[in-house]
Amino acid sequence: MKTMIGVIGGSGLYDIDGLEGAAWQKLDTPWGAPSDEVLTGTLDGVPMAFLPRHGRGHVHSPTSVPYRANIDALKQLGVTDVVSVSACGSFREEMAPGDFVIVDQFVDRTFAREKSFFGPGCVAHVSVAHPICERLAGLCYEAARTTGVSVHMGGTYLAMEGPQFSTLAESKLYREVWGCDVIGMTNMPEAKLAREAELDYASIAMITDYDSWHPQHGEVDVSEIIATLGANSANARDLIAQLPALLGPERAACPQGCDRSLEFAVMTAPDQRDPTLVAKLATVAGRVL
Ligand SMILES: CSC[C@H]1O[C@H](OP(=O)(O)O)[C@H](O)[C@@H]1O
Ligand SMILES: Nc1ncnc2[nH]cnc12
Repeated sequence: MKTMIGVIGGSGLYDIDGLEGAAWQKLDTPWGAPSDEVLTGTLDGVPMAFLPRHGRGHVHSPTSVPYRANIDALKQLGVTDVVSVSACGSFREEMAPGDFVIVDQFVDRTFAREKSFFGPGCVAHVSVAHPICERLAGLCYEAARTTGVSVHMGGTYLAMEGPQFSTLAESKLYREVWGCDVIGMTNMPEAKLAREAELDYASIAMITDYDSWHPQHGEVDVSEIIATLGANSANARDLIAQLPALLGPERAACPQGCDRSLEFAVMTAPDQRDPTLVAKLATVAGRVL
């Protein structure tokens, strides 16, 4: 299978440079419009698509990001591997602002978002026990190491609804009781939807702050976050530039099965399926419907 890398850029990362034949493409999906146009082109001979999660100019809140449309749009373009880049708070002293963490697990505390492509008339259940593609995460780690940024392999990302930051009690709960490592507002349901769409998905958390638990840092505020976002985004651009050479132009099947997650997932009998929903699912699940 031909590789196509999809990058979803978070806060502070609204475009990337260096793409050959770069063009912003307007796409539509059965789930509405994506966050913005998608920047497509080629880097080191590998096709790439970049989508700013909040839109250029940071228009979407974490709750209003059209997660389903974003994943559908990337799949429409032929993306095989999705790399998410996100600004995150840290629950660990050693995961300091400016560091990158290659996420490997999630706790999903979001509650005001559409979380599945499926529903009444076409029900499906995929596994998200291991929500991150290990192969892709390993390559992101290698890419980060090449850039010289301080990078940590593995970490549990707490996805909160926002848009307000956590209370001190929540911050301590997530850190001390639940054992989470980083906190953000956007990787869920994005990771779940990528799995439903049979896309490899990895997430790079760029640490911007210590949330509110740290006795020496007090409460988090956006000015502190913006102060670290500039350097983080420059490192993220360097990391992204390494990915095509590391992934290569051809992909073997995912050893973990991320690209076949729907194989046994659809429960609704073919004669009971809602044709309207089945039509909407053509891009993400057409392979099995
Ligand atoms: C600017 S701080 C809060 C904001 O930043 C993160 O967004 P993203 O994950 O897209 O980088 C966080 O989740 C909040 O949406
Ligand atoms: N402390 C924090 N909580 C939630 N999202 C964030 N994004 C950046 N820092 C954050």
